[in-house]
Amino acid sequence: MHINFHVLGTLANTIVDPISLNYKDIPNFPVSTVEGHQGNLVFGTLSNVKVVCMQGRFHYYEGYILQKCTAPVRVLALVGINKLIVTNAAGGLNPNYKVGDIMFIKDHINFLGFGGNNPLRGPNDPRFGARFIPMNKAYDRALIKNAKEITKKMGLEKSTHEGVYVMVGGPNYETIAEVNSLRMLGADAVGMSTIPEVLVAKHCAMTVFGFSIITNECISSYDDETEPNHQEVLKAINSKAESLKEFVTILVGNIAME
Ligand SMILES: O=P(O)(O)O[C@@H]1C[C@H](O)[C@@H](CO)O1
Ligand SMILES: Nc1nc2[nH]cnc2c(=O)[nH]1
Repeated sequence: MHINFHVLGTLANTIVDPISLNYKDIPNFPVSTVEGHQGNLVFGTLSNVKVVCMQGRFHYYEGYILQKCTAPVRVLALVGINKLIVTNAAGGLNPNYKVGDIMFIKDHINFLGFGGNNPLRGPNDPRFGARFIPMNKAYDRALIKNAKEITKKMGLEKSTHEGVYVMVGGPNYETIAEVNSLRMLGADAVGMSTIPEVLVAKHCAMTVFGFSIITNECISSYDDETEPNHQEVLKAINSKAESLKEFVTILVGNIAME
């Protein structure tokens, strides 16, 4: 199993018998440039399950093309990974979402993809998957159900949601008009990542589970004096790190028993 813990880099510290490779030491791997993304590929076990954890991911706004951002997913496919857990930090568009809430991703809106910017663009490599892939079952329903049961047992039910993630290019946060438009489209949380990796994972026929940590409430009023910033994003993630580590550890154990 592969775990994409760019927002939960500390989880890698709970991995048993870790073997950590710095991205810069892996030939042709991109290098992490974002604060909070440590840039290690960590192999080991979690809940007695063999896992690979990406401690840091790559974003389009860093200047990488989407094929480069998602190349690690293909590397993971080649080492035998067939289940992917993706995580991200996201702004809450849904007015019911609070900072620190968890949103299980039930579906997504690929803003970059609408314009044709897609990591699967270009000649198809059939060694990985088919030219045309369905996305209506991108996020595994059974794993969402399983995850809900875990958060219920952990007493996190009230701060847990199931919603739609929308990816925009970044690196700027949204204008008020953009926040209101994204809400009208039916998105619950907005971020700058994840969807390219999910597309490549589905192309490789991986089972995908994803969740967002709501790190800020998107601002939708011109009278609001506050502004979003990356430090509050990092702070919100760190404040949830322990319970999210527990959640993911249990989830990984449950997935292995399926
Ligand atoms: O890598 P993710 O999507 O979790 O990180 C989000 C998007 C930007 O990298 C950053 C903005 O604060 O957080
Ligand atoms: N685009 C976007 N990405 C985020 N990542 C964390 N918070 C936000 C946000 O409000 N907007």
